[in-house]
Amino acid sequence: MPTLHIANGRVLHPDHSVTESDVLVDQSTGTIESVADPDPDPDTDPAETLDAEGGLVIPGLINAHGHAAMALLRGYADDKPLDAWLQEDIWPAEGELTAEDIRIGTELAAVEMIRTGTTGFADMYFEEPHVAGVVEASGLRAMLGHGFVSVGKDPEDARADMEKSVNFADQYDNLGGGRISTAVMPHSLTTVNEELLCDAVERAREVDVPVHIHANETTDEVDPIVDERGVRPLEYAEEIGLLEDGDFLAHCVHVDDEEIERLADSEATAVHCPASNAKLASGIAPVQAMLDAGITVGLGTDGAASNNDLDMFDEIRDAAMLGKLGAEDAAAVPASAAVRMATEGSAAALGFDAGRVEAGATADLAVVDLDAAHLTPEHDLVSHLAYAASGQDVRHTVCDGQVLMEDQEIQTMDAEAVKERAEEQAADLVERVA
Ligand SMILES: CSC[C@H]1O[C@@H](n2cnc3c(O)ncnc32)[C@H](O)[C@@H]1O
Ligand SMILES: [Zn+2]
Repeated sequence: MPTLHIANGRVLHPDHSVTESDVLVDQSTGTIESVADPDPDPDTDPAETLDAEGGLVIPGLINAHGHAAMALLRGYADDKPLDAWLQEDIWPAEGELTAEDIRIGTELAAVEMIRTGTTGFADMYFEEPHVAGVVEASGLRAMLGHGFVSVGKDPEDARADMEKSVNFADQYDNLGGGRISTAVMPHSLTTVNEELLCDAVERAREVDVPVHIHANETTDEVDPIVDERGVRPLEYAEEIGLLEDGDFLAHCVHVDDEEIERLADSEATAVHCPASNAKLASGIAPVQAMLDAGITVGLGTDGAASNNDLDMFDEIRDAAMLGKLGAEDAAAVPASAAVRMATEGSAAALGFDAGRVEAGATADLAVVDLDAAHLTPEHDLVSHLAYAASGQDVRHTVCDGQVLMEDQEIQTMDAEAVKERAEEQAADLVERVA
């Protein structure tokens, strides 16, 4: 049975204590076998050893909301609010997207994620079988879904798109050696009509997958629901069968106290996307209030066109910073809470048995190199993870026991070729849109 030995480093434990420990990974099951004192006399084959000397072994970071292929649209349209950005720039460009664009954009995202210590992600987009192919080849873990809207569409086409989302979720769940899971993914509570939303939720229950949706991202999404229905969006969400166990809501920026209580009383989770919310000036989510209410909160980048990177270390920092600003309290969203969102919180939102370095957990790990001026001195390593480290400090990335990056060299993909191809494909896309 192959064993991977992550040796000579320190380990961030689930209680956020740090000790000098070795991590043994059972590669046949993809799980952590043990986290133990370093063996002074290891008889391990060095070929199966990852050197973590001077490094900190942390749970692989989990990006719980995004649109991976939008990496191809990074920098394509900036400095606009959500509605104008989508309608004037993004949706016209997406109208020209081919399956090949999406495959290459997702490959580009995968390279960036592996390079920056992300081992798992959620994806709501189009051509998801191609996204699944990239997940399989890259070695990452993912929760995938075909996103659909009904606005501006012929009702029959919109229904067919919803059925496509259900069929993809049904057929691809638990593929990729268990690294792929799926959800039905209606775009939002305002871009999918009530009849289709109800049917999508019912069909998701039938095929036994959760539902992922954008919710309460901007006031433009909240006000029409309040005006037309006389209820807040999350009450509407519950009425149509949402907020069940496994369902996860992206954003939750404009949630009032009653909605926070409703979410806390449900089994659903929230995914905070602080950078995207700031860039699109959508608002600041009341994250500390959601955590205080007992809501499980994960962390996501959203697409690279509204972020503009997929580095989860940035997201952790933004969550802590914006959490303080939003609450007008420097003690809000402390470093530890922000790190937990990107690990345990996101893992719980996506149903991954990951997000912690502990025997029995899935071996989804990253090793952060601490030997850097910006990570010196070492008063508090959790503080460093939240406020000072970046994805560029990641030395090794491991998912499901497989080494995806060793000494900053991606093992499962040709990073240079992916970048070159993405540059060409993006230029081609822009020509097609013009
Ligand atoms: C129907 S697939 C997903 C759909 O969502 C769009 N999108 C990207 N970022 C956001 C965001 O922050 N809020 C809402 N929708 C977003 C993406 O471009 C696709 O069209
Ligand atoms: Zn999104």
